[in-house]
Amino acid sequence: MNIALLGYGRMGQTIEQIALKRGHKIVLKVDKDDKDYDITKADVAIDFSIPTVAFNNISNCLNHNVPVISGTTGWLEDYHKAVALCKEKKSAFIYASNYSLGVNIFFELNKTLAKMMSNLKQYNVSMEEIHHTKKLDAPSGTAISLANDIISNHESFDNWKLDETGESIIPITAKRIEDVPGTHTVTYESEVDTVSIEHIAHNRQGFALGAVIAAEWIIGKTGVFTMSDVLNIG
Ligand SMILES: NC(=O)C1=CN([C@@H]2O[C@H](COP(=O)(O)OP(=O)(O)OC[C@H]3O[C@@H](n4cnc5c(N)ncnc54)[C@H](OP(=O)(O)O)[C@@H]3O)[C@@H](O)[C@H]2O)C=CC1
Ligand SMILES: O=C(O)C1=N[C@H](C(=O)O)C[C@H](O)C1
Repeated sequence: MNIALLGYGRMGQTIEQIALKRGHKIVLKVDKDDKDYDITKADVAIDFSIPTVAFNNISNCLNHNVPVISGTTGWLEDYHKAVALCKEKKSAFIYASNYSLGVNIFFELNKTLAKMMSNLKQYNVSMEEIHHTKKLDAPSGTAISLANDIISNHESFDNWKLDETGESIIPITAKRIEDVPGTHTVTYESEVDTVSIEHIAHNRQGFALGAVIAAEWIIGKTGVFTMSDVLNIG
């Protein structure tokens, strides 16, 4: 498979290592100053760039009918436009806030726990995410996915906020500590006990492997998909 890497930072470089090991070829590496590149050289594009350019990168792929896997977080206000463009162009697109197998299992646990807690009003929910100090967005895309899944499965919550509490709000705390690849904790607390679930990434390999697997999976398909489709869970 000929892969274009849109963004060649920490994730782009980790994806390159894994893609090469799986027998793929990197035909394009696009970073900040690369403007006039030919995306059609690639069978598939993998975008791990920055929030302000992700939508442009994705649109460029969809407009040229190159399937695109995006892991960039912090651009979701434009997600609906990417979905509409993908349908219009009959192209293929996946966005996931987290491509690791472990986090996608964690997403399912979080939904199940939220359903179980829905009628137990004595428990208050909160969430914490910890990432490295170079991260541009807060809260993390993964924390937003977790919060939205609680909102869809728990009758007491209809919103999330960073560093704010209130009725029907899921409070999220974002901590930045050097070199932490990504830790997410969902906690339900009552007067008598605490129930919490946690995912700790030890490095970036899991995110990168998931993105390459998604790229392999999407070839030959048309439509907008999720990591649940790729992994066949949920
Ligand atoms: N979904 C998931 O599983 C995961 C998602 N992420 C997300 O992926 C994104 C990237 O993370 P990470 O690799 O750690 O970040 P980095 O900052 O290491 O990499 C981002 C890269 O994008 C480059 N870039 C800037 N402008 C453009 C442009 N116009 N086109 C293409 N690339 C550009 C940057 O170049 P320069 O430095 O020169 O500006 C940089 O090399 C983040 O949004 C992060 O939250 C991260 C891990 C897992
Ligand atoms: O920026 C990161 O590093 C990560 N970003 C993603 C997010 O915002 O959830 C996924 C992972 O936690 C690492």
